[in-house]
Amino acid sequence: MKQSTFESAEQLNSVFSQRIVELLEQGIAKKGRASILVSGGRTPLGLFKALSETNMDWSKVDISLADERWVSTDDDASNEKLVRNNLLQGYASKASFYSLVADKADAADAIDEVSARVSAMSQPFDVLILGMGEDGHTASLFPCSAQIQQGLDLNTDQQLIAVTPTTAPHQRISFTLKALLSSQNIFLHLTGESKKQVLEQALAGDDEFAMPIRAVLSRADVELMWAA
Ligand SMILES: O=C1O[C@H](COP(=O)(O)O)[C@@H](O)[C@H](O)[C@H]1O
Repeated sequence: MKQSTFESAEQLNSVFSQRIVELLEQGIAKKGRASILVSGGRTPLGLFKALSETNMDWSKVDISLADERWVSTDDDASNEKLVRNNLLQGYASKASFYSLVADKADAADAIDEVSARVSAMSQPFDVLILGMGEDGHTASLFPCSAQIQQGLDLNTDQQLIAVTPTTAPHQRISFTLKALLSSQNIFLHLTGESKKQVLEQALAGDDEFAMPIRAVLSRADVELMWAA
């Protein structure tokens, strides 16, 4: 794994946002449109702001999330709300956003509808930015969830699955490992010492079901973007 480390989150956000924009521009030059899957949670907040302030032809960019919490889009736990308020602003307001939520009480009942929606995105995804939880989950592929076998199954033809974590709140919808691995450029974006320790633990172990981030790292060229 290539590792890029930065003295501060600000420095990381500045370098990383430029890099992402370069990759998106290369995708546009090659295919006419480009796409990016971003993660939610707290880590990407500053990066989203830096991207939104970067001038490029965002009208040719499709954006979606690697995973979403099954909550209303005006709930503070909504990853979509985070993206709308911080990334889809300024220059980046011209991008096309593909929501992972639908008007269904249960995420499992929305998989077909949301899968059809995201199939309209430019694919393969040019850029995937993954986060990681303290339990080693990435996207919403949660260890110990009943759906983890399905999420890590490389023979699946599903891009999205519904997940009910046992260690975190909210039902989720998540891209599967297979769909995530089809991305052209995969980054793992982490900040803070504790996340680095979790990553080291994942790299040292061999149980992908216990630490799903390992399933990505062992199969793809992932670049770590880390700041203290
Ligand atoms: O629940 C989630 O958590 C992870 C990590 O979030 P962070 O707050 O520790 O940055 C995130 O990558 C994922 O998208 C989100 O749904």
